[in-house]
Amino acid sequence: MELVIKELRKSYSGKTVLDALNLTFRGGDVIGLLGKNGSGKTTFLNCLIDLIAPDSGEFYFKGEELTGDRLPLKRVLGIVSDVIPPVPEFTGADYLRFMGLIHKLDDATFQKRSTDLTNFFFDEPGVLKKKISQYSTGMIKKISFCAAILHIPSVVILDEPFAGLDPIAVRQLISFLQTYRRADRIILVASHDLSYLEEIATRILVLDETQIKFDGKLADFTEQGTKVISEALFEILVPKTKQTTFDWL
Ligand SMILES: Nc1ncnc2c1ncn2[C@@H]1O[C@H](COP(=O)(O)OP(=O)(O)OP(=O)(O)O)[C@@H](O)[C@H]1O
Repeated sequence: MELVIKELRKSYSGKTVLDALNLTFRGGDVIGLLGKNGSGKTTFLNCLIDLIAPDSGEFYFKGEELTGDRLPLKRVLGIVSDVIPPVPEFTGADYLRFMGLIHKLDDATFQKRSTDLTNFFFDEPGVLKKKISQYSTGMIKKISFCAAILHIPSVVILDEPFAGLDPIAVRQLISFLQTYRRADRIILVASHDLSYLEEIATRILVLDETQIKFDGKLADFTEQGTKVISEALFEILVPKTKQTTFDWL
């Protein structure tokens, strides 16, 4: 199973953010998408999920070109992103039900999956009866994730999934994603939480100055574990000439 992106370009008001990106994601890949603030990670993900229109680019999923509304991909997408927040007027239970209906899950399947997911991620009694407008940041992240996974998507897109989660919830999410990874699923995670990414990513993708600066195995990025991921990223993105020594301190 492959998701292929060809010659993806996006600019805002004449300023190029993504310049002719070519990428192939394969089933089994857990891709850690890294890059400095403003390097285009969210823009890239939003182009991929059709939330914003790229200037140009082609998308192929399982060998077929995606045109128009890209429905074959959208049906199997699970997305957690601040740009698509859960409906605040809904209770957690309503929101899960809503997503279950969108994905046409039968009642028994919906009940089983939503109960298992919410039992795993939530402790607070009655949380599903609360309106999402009354949820904390971490609770919103967790309900968004539960809703995104209900239909067992084969392409999971997570934009900063760890931000706002407490350390317990982070461990739960990491363990869930490690279990979720399979040969017929792609997981793409944009995150600045490098130590967490290190635990799940099999492949690292670094965006910088409109281009892919690195695309390869996590082991190659960290030089077989001799470097931590943040060290490797720093060396790629910060030229030696810019590494200030502060010899006056
Ligand atoms: N709607 C928009 N209009 C104009 N420029 C935009 C818009 N959205 C993003 N940009 C610009 O595109 C560039 C990439 O932004 P993007 O949000 O994709 O970066 P990012 O890598 O996700 O950043 P961060 O790590 O800070 O979340 C930035 O220069 C940003 O200012």
